[in-house]
Formats: sequence, structure tokens, C-alpha cells
Amino acid sequence: MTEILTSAQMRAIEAAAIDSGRVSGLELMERAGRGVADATFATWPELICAPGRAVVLCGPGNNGGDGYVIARLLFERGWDLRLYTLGDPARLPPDAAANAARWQACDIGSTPLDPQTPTALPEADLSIDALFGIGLTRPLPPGVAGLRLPGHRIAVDVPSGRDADAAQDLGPALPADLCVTFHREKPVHEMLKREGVKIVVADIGL
Ligand SMILES: NC(=O)C1=CN([C@@H]2O[C@H](COP(=O)(O)OP(=O)(O)OC[C@H]3O[C@@H](n4cnc5c(N)ncnc54)[C@H](O)[C@@H]3O)[C@@H](O)[C@H]2O)[C@@H](O)CC1
Ligand SMILES: [K+]
Repeated sequence: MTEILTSAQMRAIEAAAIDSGRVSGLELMERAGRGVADATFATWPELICAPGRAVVLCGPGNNGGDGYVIARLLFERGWDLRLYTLGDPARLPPDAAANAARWQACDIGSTPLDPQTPTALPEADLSIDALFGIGLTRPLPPGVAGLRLPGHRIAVDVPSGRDADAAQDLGPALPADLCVTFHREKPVHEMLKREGVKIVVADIGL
């Protein structure tokens, strides 16, 4: 039977691993981003040798940090990247800020999303939803809830707008074809499977 962890249990496991000195938060984020890229190419192998365009949406927390890692990894593989940010990048938590700085070194730039009005996103082969993960605390702002995601839609950890613990209905959420979570499934992933979303659990070495 699949072992399922709540978001609080997941945070405790991550914190214990980091506190033990066995692994840094930054390294966990790198493994998380790599896990999403690997699952994406395992799901759509035709994309491995045919880099196209990817839209990456990065939120204000560590889910956004995963997004910056994924953008960098796709850029290194020759993809045309369009990165969008929500919130003030100057207020990102430390590991996400470090990956935003690495992204800036790629010299591609980014576009802020308007939280009130949905931004028109370009056509793309992949869209990566790294806006909110297990840290979502309230309904999505209207400018996010109304986004139309192009191409194959990949949710990082949790589709933005969904409560990872499936305990409360937080309102509209972004759609996903593939959702890549880390270490163990969370309660929402059982619901997502029933909705036809492919779930991949990436091993991040915890
Ligand atoms: N070291 C770590 O902690 C790791 C974290 N990971 C990623 O980090 C995620 C959790 O990161 P966080 O705890 O930073 O949480 P999130 O990145 O999910 O979101 C937290 C941020 O969103 C804001 N927020 C919440 N709901 C909002 C709403 N409706 N509108 C606007 N702002 C809202 C909060 O104020 C906070 O700034 C996981 O889902 C996973 O993707 C992975 O990188 C693995 C390692
Ligand atoms: K997400």
C-alpha cells in the first residue's frame, strides 16, 4: 500500500534531514527540480531530443524555488524558456532566492504575473506550475486562478490552488496532466489520480 504523508509530516522529515547536516535545503531543492525534469521526459520521451518552448510559473515560496531549478535545467537542455513570477522576488526564502539568482545568471529574464488579471501566456510545449505547493494557505488570487496553461501541464508537488492535505476546499485550482511530488504522496494525490492526473513520486534522498 502507498505510504501517504501529510504536509506537516513532510515538513518534519525535511527539517530533520536538514538539521542532521545530512543534506541542505538547497540540495533538496536541486533534487526536487531534477525529479520534475526527469519525470517530464519519462512521461513525454519525444521531447528529449526535441527541445521546444517551456513556460515556468514561479511563486513566492520554495515551490517557486523548485521552478527556478527546473527552468535552469531546461535552459541547459536547449529549451526556449519563458519565466513568470508571482510576488516580490526580493522576498523569496533563502533557498528559492539562491535559485532565482542562478536563474538570473542565465540572462533570460522574467515577467511578473498580475495577481488581479490573468496574464496571457504564450503557446508552449510545456507549462510548469511552481506557484504554490504545500504552503498554500488561502484561495488563489484571480490573476492566477484564471491562467490558461499551454502544452503539457506539469504541477510541482501540488497543482496550485489544491490543499495538499485535501482537508479543505480552497477554491479554483490550476489544471495538471502530470504532478510530481517528493518523497511520498500527500492526501490530495489520491484524489488527483481519480481525476486522471498522472502522479510521480520523485526520490529526493530523504
Ligand atoms: N527545503 C525545502 O523546504 C523543500 C521544499 N520543497 C518545495 O517547497 C514547497 C513548500 O514551500 P513553502 O513552504 O515555501 O510554500 P509554498 O512555496 O507552497 O508557498 C508559500 C508562500 O505562498 C504564500 N501564499 C500562500 N497562499 C497564498 C495565496 N493564496 N496567494 C498568495 N500567496 C500565498 C505564503 O505567504 C508564502 O509566501 C513544497 O511544496 C516543495 O515544492 C522542495 O524543494 C523540497 C525541499
Ligand atoms: K505547484
